[in-house]
Amino acid sequence: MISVAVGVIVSNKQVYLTYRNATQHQGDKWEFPGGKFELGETGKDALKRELFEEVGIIVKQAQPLTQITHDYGDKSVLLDVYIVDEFENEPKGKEGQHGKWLDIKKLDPLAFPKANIEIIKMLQSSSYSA
Ligand SMILES: Nc1nc2c([nH]c(=O)n2[C@H]2C[C@H](O)[C@@H](COP(=O)(O)OP(=O)(O)OP(=O)(O)O)O2)c(=O)[nH]1
Repeated sequence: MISVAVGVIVSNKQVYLTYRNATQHQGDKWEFPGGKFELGETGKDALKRELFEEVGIIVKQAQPLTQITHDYGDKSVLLDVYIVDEFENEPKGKEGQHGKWLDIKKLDPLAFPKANIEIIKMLQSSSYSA
């Protein structure tokens, strides 16, 4: 089981997404930025490091949203998901990935890896959505 820190970066009823390219596991799909824990890291440590490396933000506040385990057949993941609602810098794909802000209401679960369905449901029924 691979532990992955996932950041749902929210602002004004929108969320920041990055695109997983075709060569990656679960590629050609949108994702919430994040990545695997490194040895000895807590979820929040991994979240902060990954969000700085991937989208250049400094996380000021993150609240745990949920933890999701999913077996893709070729890989099992544990997504440790946080809402990030205070941060410094404007997020942008620092590793060449496409990134965009999207209304939470417009999130389409089919455009994401399967493990994300539950996250999207939670967001769309929360006060973070319009
Ligand atoms: N970052 C992120 N990963 C997700 C999401 N949903 C989901 O199933 N995953 C899965 C896909 C990958 O198996 C894993 C994230 O791994 P990663 O991004 O660090 O690794 P990778 O596949 O890009 O790179 P690597 O194995 O070549 O190092 O979590 C999501 O919303 N965000």
